[in-house]
Amino acid sequence: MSTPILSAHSLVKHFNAGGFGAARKVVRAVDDVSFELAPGETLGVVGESGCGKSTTARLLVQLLTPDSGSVRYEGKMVGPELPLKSFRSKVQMVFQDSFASLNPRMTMIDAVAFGPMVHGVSRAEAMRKAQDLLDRVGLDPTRFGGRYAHELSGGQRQRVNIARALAFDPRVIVLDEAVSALDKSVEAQVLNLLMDLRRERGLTYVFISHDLNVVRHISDRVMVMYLGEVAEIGPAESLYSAPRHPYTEALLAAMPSLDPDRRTMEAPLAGDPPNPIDPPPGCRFHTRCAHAFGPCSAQVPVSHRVGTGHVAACHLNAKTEEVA
Ligand SMILES: Nc1ncnc2c1ncn2[C@@H]1O[C@H](COP(=O)(O)OP(=O)(O)OP(=O)(O)O)[C@@H](O)[C@H]1O
Repeated sequence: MSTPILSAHSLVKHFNAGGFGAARKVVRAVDDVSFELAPGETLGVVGESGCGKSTTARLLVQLLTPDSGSVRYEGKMVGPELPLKSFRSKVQMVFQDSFASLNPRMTMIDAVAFGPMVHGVSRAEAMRKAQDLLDRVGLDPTRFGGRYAHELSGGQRQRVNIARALAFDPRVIVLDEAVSALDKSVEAQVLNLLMDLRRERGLTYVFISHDLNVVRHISDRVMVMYLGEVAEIGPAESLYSAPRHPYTEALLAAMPSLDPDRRTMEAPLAGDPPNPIDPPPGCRFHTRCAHAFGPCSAQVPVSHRVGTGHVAACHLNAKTEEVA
């Protein structure tokens, strides 16, 4: 990969879950997560609820401070080598809840113009930019600019949130379930908008979703998370056609699909993930894995290279090259 535009290095985030001293409990939300993003690519992030997708996203955009590990933008460590303010304009985030993301007392044009003004752009210029951006995301600025968040539909609000992110001229946008709350037809329109914007502006996306069909559609590479760890990461094409982690295989088998090959796979994903306060030893997935064998319950699997740019942390791949 060329110099990554954004990279996560051994990110760890544990949340306090009560108790004191030796009895203190923590939720292991993100445990040693590393990945890189090439400029212009879209990395999809999937996994069941609670596996650490949103926490990873928040760590990546520095809305949360990691317990350990770091984030680098174009090789520079955010904080010591790159001021947070510059980083924030380069890496933006769009959330699932389009309403909560907008100030209810601000008109839509002001909401979009606000960011550039905070970064020193004159009001007149910021307003001009906001008009252009509203127009670009499919909202007529004369019709929608003066409206408030409650006067818009969910899809329209999400368009404003995208315009608001674009107002910073970012290079990366982290989309955390950004289309998940929308009706299917609106979701498709917003996805198309996102793909057009990516092409026009050379944007890099991190696209988090529980919908594997949508992720397949938009992503160049996909990262599969399980209980705070990366189970598998690789090109979307090979990961979907030949998954190399039983968890990925099970997720794909559980996915509503028209593909007859998928329907015949025998890897049901039974029950819920174990409690992240006390994850299973060895491979965290072994308690639900259809292929678990000897080492799985005792040894943490290391990452193995299973194809070009394709890595999986599963003992079944022990004969392939280890990734440091
Ligand atoms: N602020 C917090 N305090 C305590 N626990 C938290 C906090 N935020 C997240 N968690 C826990 O961390 C784990 C990972 O949560 P996270 O929201 O990152 O997962 P997720 O994969 O995004 O899930 P979902 O798809 O449901 O949004 C979960 O067990 C969650 O309950």
